[in-house]
Amino acid sequence: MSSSSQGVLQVRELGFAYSSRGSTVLSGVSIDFEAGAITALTGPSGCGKSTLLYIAGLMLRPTEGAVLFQGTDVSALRDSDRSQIRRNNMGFVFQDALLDPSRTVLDNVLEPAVFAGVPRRHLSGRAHDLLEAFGVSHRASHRPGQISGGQAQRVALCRALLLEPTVILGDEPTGNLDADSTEVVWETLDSAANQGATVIIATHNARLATRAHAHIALS
Ligand SMILES: Nc1ncnc2c1ncn2[C@@H]1O[C@H](COP(=O)(O)OP(=O)(O)OP(=O)(O)O)[C@@H](O)[C@H]1O
Repeated sequence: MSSSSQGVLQVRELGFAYSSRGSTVLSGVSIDFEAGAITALTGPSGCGKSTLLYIAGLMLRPTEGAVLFQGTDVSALRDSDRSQIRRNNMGFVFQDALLDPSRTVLDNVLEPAVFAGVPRRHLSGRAHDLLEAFGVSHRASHRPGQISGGQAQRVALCRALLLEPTVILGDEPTGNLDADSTEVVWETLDSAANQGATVIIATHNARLATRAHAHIALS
């Protein structure tokens, strides 16, 4: 992970609308997401937290402005180059987990290894350790349809953390969790940040937002 203190991921004067005739979701948003820190994005439902995460995670292109990754504007790169940057550096936890229903929990966690071309056997130990740490190792051979929403969210987090990404993006990563699991997730994200990761979460949990190193309130 990067040891730089800041500037791994920056957005500059971002503007975004989902369609040319649609309303503007983001306008003039500039943020430095610091390495070694958790940044919490808060704001009312529909204000654009998920949209901003998708843009920062290179899944959406901004309509205006730039996304800088390690100092380079990556907003206009080809899709394949953006995907490669994302796969090699970023882990994403989606709001509704988005696990592959046809594959086991363990295979879902190992999915980034497949895309990165790393043999599964090299990472199956880490995958098991993550599932253990999040209290879902007993579900390793189950399918996503056989586990609870909170368990699915923790499995999605294991998947996001598998390759020790430099950037971790979480869309309500504790949204379905009880207090104890929320704490485990928080400690894990905090530990990743302490090791240098840039962690960005969208959350409606005001208590978590106050614990983050930086707190950006969108409106
Ligand atoms: N695929 C889409 N196409 C068109 N509009 C969309 C799309 N996704 C989101 N929107 C709209 O963009 C705006 C911002 O949505 P977004 O999901 O980013 O908000 P949010 O702050 O994350 O909300 P929440 O807290 O409810 O998750 C909303 O008005 C939403 O209806």
